[in-house]
Amino acid sequence: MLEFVNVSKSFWTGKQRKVILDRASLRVELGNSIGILAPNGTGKTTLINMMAGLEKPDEGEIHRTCRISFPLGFMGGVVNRHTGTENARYIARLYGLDADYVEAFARWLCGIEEYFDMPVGTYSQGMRARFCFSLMLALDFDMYLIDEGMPATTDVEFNRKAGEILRERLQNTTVVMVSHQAAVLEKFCRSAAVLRDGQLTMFDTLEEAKQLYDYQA
Ligand SMILES: Nc1ncnc2c1ncn2[C@@H]1O[C@H](COP(=O)(O)OP(=O)(O)OP(=O)(O)O)[C@@H](O)[C@H]1O
Repeated sequence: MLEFVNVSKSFWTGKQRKVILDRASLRVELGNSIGILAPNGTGKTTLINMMAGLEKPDEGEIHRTCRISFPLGFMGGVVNRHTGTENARYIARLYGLDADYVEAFARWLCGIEEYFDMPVGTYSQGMRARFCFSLMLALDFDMYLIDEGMPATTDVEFNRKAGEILRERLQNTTVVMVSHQAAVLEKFCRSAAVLRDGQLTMFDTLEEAKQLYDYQA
């Protein structure tokens, strides 16, 4: 379970206070994947980062009682001067998982061939995105946090393979996905919330959330 209780978050831009959340509450139960619809620039990334524990709320509480992923595509734990193999094995050990399995899975999925044994700093942007996404899918989480659907890789074969695995994985896990487009959420989530003006409004169905979202647009 992941729960926000009266969470507030804002940024001071030097000119004004940008409010992301204003005493917002939300509860995500395991087994009930949700989508969060939010217009661009309103705080999707900040919200996902708070769920992952990468950013702290100003006020309120965030409770986590399950294994929650880092946001899809997040590069935080990856060390540039280490190879893909070294990073994969290190992160596997951090999570208490079998390093051979995590390495083999990530190597197979990301499909970057000999680059897997070269420092991550030598990877192209697309390669880095594929590497991080593969690593996340190699680890074991109860809840996956996804910002705007699939990562921005242009590799069609990778997107197909990773998309299939993600869909399979989501049958047994829970996903929280934020997007500005309902169409992106449709494939993964039944219920949804709308983030607007610092408020998170939860709906039983994506269809209902869409109506409010479209109405306010
Ligand atoms: N550390 C920060 N300091 C000041 N302002 C910030 C900070 N982080 C984010 N913001 C501002 O907060 C707002 C929300 O940012 P965020 O990246 O969470 O939005 P988003 O919905 O993910 O945006 P996009 O759709 O453009 O990716 C933006 O106006 C952004 O400029």
